[in-house]
Amino acid sequence: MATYTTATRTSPSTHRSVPSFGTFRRGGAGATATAGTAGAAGAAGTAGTATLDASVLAQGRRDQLRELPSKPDPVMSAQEVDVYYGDFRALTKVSLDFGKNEITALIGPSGCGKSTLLRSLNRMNDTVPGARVEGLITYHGQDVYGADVDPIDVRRRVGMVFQRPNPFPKSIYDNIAFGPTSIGTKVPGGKSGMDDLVEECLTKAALWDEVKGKLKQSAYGLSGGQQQRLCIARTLAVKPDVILMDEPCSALDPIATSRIEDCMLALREDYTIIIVTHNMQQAARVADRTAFFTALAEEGSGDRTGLLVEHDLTTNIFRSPRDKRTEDYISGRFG
Ligand SMILES: Nc1ncnc2c1ncn2[C@@H]1O[C@H](COP(=O)(O)OP(=O)(O)OP(=O)(O)O)[C@@H](O)[C@H]1O
Repeated sequence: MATYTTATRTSPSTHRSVPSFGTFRRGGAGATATAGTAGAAGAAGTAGTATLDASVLAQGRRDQLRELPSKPDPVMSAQEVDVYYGDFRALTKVSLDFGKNEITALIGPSGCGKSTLLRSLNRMNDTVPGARVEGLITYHGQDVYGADVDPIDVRRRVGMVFQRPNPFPKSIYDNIAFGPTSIGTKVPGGKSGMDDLVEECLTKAALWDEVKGKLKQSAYGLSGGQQQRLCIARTLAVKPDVILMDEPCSALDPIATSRIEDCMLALREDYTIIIVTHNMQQAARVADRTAFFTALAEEGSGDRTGLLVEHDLTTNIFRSPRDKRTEDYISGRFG
């Protein structure tokens, strides 16, 4: 049987002292819009990018008028983060801010460490033998790997939706109720309070209308797309303010994918979302900012270590990337 060890973290010298995890409050639903860099509609194509695959943005953004600050107002940050699996360094020197009420897409070729970074953000990698995070990852300024921080608390505040829908073998209702119950959260108002919470979460996940008449039926009776929206609703039930999504649509057809994307855009009003996707059209459609990663072979070992190449507004990444490697990837020349 495998032995599971807890991932450890070494802080850089800039490590600062932060208040207890328990003191943090959820961010409000306030808009991030400020004067600054224009959103998708404002970004014109620039010279030198004519080789980019125009179809990437051809389907259009779903939020043409959204304006964003030129720099993200970070809810989570990675600072000089390296992630190891044993001796293997999977990711190196990642510094990245994840803006409040924004969707950030992590894109790049297979094996460049996108999922590794995602799992490090809410300490899911703690359960992987030999996994180790160096550098600093913060949530509202607090070190996620701080000695006094409970990983369960981190995962409650930074929820995760996986590639394949994974509802519990329970009723639709109990899938939602399970989270708060299992972590001992007392939902105010008893049974009717829980009923309200179930409705609220299913509504936010755009599933309520489809399931309100069959809440006691098994979640397994739902379609794949509905199951994935149920998993999103389940994540919301423990009141996170960041939602990590690891290729949440890769097992879904285009219509179910579209429903999830609509759901993400609606959730963005209240949550910060970080999505790993192989689908560049998806990043172009929904992400406010996009981070492009690649992997380089290390001299000697030949191990391929992931690194962040470029992070910018999504329209800039797709229409006028600063780095040739981004341009090559976006235009399909490698990866
Ligand atoms: N549990 C693990 N143990 C050891 N190595 C791992 C583990 N998980 C991932 N890796 C390695 O870390 C590197 C980054 O993997 P990761 O899955 O994060 O990349 P990715 O960019 O998400 O890839 P993909 O797009 O194919 O999902 C790869 O070399 C992978 O083999």
